[in-house]
Amino acid sequence: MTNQVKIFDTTLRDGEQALPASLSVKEKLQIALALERLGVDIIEAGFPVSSPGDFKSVQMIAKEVKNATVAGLSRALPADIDACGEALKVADQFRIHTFIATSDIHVSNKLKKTQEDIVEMAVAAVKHAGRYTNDIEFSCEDAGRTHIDYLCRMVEAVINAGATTVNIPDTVGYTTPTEFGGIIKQLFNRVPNIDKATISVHCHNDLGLAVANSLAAVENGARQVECTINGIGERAGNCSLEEIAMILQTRQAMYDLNTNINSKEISRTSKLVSQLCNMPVQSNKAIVGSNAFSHSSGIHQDGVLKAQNTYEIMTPESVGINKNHLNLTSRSGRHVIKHRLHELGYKESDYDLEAIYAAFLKLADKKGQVYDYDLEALLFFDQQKHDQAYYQLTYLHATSGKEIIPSATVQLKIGDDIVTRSETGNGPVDASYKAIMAMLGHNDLEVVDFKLDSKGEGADALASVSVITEYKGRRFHGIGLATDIVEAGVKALIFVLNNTYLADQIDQQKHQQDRVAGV
Ligand SMILES: CC(=O)SCCNC(=O)CCNC(=O)[C@H](O)C(C)(C)COP(=O)(O)OP(=O)(O)OC[C@H]1O[C@@H](n2cnc3c(N)ncnc32)[C@H](O)[C@@H]1OP(=O)(O)O
Ligand SMILES: CC(C)C(=O)C(=O)O
Ligand SMILES: [Mg+2]
Repeated sequence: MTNQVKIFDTTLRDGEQALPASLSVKEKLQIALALERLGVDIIEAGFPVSSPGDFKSVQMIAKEVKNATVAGLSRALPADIDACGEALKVADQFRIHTFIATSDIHVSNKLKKTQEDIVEMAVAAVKHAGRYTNDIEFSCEDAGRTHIDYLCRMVEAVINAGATTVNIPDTVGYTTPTEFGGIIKQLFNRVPNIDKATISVHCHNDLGLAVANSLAAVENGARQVECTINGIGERAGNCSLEEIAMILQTRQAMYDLNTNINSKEISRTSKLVSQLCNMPVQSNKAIVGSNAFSHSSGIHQDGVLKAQNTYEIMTPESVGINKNHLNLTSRSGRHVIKHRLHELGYKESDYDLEAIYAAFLKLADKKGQVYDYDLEALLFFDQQKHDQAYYQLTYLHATSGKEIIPSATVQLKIGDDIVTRSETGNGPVDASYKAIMAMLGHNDLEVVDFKLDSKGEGADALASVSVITEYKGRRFHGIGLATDIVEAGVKALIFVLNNTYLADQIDQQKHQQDRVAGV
């Protein structure tokens, strides 16, 4: 048996079924090209008979993708298969994927047919697909709840009819790993022509077992895994591509199995899918969550600083993330504080570690995460002084609406001066930010992240804005809270500006100290 596991991506088909808003043809193509770069073997681009838009996007993807097989899904009906054949025929390599449910629950309640009818429809569908291509996949929908004798009979029949891949879906995520692995094992033991097809699996995550079940299937001989980026898909989603790929890569020594996935493309692809699909990734999601390579507690941070593999089983670089993050929290210890200060350019002789650590703990207990600037400020300032803000908001007027150009007038007290500026923008927050940036007289400040949240419930909830900016190589974090979204955004930026002002003062003090020391 081959040790190559094919990765069949169904982000654009099963994943797309569960999106909050539909994707345009252009967005689908963008995702398909990212999947091609990632190295997936098969891209399931859509369900061509379902709508003219889906037909068009499958056709467009079939035309543009060169280094992966493009597949389309169809029911076991001639018209569906014809639509697939038509949409895909422009491709260099294409696959028709046809399916019908095989469990008693689906056959009698949904399809309202007999088991005999279903075998006949399946065989006829595979033969019909043969008019267009030799690359035919057949799926036994709800195989996880199908009687094993009937499943064996169906698999044998569709392989005889010409299916080159037979997919065994756990459509409703019902099975457990031992059980699902057992189904695959029985198919290999009982279906006489099983060696004529690739056995594929397609697991859903209703009980959180999609990846574990797919792995159990691979352990028992499946050599294609159907999955989606970030695990998106119907209900609780599908097997997550990045997880199954990284399991096989990280545990290569145990499984001796390979995929064609270029794991360094994982992070970038995950971000693209999350953004275009408007599906945020939970921070603790394996491989691609923002916390997946972050360490927050002192013992872990100390370990990782001494040897990365103490708490990292794969490197962030291997999935395309620059480096890990060591979050400074009240659970952090002295090692990481020393390390971060060293990264920020301070020598141990510049500070008293015990004093800084005590001040840091107090701040972290109050604030949660402590950012670079906060830490530096502990070296230079008494925390109380932070409240004497250099930048203060004295007036804000913003307008927005349908068919008007958003604009904002902002007035700030900057030191002893009052400065007013008006700008237009893409929205009222953008206009306000432009007005403030114009007042600064430099463009060293870049907003790299802007998050809006609500505190409380209902329309009168408080708006909470969290902004991360980069300024002269350092990251600054600001938060703003107000009943008005624009005001909250402006407050968050002013919070940052006050910290950048203090950071500039720190730099000046450092230069003076260096001059005195003759450095
Ligand atoms: C497990 C999965 O993810 S399967 C894929 C699910 N994806 C989708 O459904 C997205 C695309 N679907 C669609 O656009 C539409 O449902 C269409 C175009 C396919 C069909 O639309 P409609 O003709 O209006 O039918 P509707 O969706 O309401 O019902 C499905 C029909 O297909 C039948 N059917 C379901 N699966 C199959 C199958 N594999 N083969 C043949 N017939 C099937 C159902 O029994 C039902 O038939 P009935 O009308 O005789 O009762
Ligand atoms: C169409 C099939 C493969 C499917 O999505 C499922 O059974 O979950
Ligand atoms: Mg599915």
